[in-house]
Amino acid sequence: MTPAPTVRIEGLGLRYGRTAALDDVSLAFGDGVTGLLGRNGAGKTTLLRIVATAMAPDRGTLSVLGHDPGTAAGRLEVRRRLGYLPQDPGFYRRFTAFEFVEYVAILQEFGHRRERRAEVLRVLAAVGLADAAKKKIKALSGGMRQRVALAAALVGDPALLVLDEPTVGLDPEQRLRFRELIAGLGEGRTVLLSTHQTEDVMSLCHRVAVLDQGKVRFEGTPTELARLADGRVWSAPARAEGALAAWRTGAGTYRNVGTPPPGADLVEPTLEDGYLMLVDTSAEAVSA
Ligand SMILES: Nc1ncnc2c1ncn2[C@@H]1O[C@H](COP(=O)(O)OP(=O)(O)OP(=O)(O)O)[C@@H](O)[C@H]1O
Repeated sequence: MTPAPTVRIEGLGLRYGRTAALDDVSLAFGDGVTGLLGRNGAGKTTLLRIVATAMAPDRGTLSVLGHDPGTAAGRLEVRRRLGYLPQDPGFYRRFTAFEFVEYVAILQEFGHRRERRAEVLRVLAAVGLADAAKKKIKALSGGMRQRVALAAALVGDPALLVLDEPTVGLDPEQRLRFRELIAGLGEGRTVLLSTHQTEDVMSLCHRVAVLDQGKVRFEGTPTELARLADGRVWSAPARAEGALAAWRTGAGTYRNVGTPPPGADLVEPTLEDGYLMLVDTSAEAVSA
């Protein structure tokens, strides 16, 4: 029997004044890492905030960890089992890493001092910051601060982790380490993350949803997303007229994405190519 999804969203809508940030969004996902891709303003943060119970939708139904966040009792249950890394965590810069995470642990009702301190040390160690516990937040690098924010989200070993652009601003090495960390967290729990990095999705996520102008344009595996560009990527000595994208590769040839001419030298598409095909054409939602 397939386990019930951790999050089930049906017909979700939310407007900010005249802007429809989410328009009839339906999605369901369970254990493992699910990625949300979409350009700026697609509605990713709004959707994550709703799943994390930080705001309520105007329309639609939502079930998170078997509870209805539309009720006060449901929100409380969800918040007890949820870890949320917002886009802008809003640190108290004078706090040390330990103090910041402990503050979150207090809000999470870790009342007993000794138990709470052990939990703070556990999550700091989990993100590789055991040695930086006494450092002030303001003295940490961007990557280390991002890890402190993740440690805070891990307090209480949540069943659901909601991460808004967790790898933004990280250098390539930090991004790699962060990916390793998040991939491990996806084992036996549900992780929902938003990102602009197609590489993050390819290397981390077992499912991906693409949002565009508040609508779900694709839901499937990363490989299925890449396959949307099957037969649409080719190599040529020059940039092709009318290509959606074309660039000169290190080998000196051009990699073109679009409608290839007859006999074109087709190449294997990447997830980025599939994403480009999707957001640059005005098709209906694609389900793989
Ligand atoms: N507080 C707000 N007031 C008015 N409009 C808003 C507000 N927050 C978001 N929006 C609008 O809602 C839409 C969706 O925004 P959202 O932040 O959810 O997108 P996003 O996909 O997370 O974008 P980004 O990748 O830039 O973070 C955008 O058009 C945005 O301008």
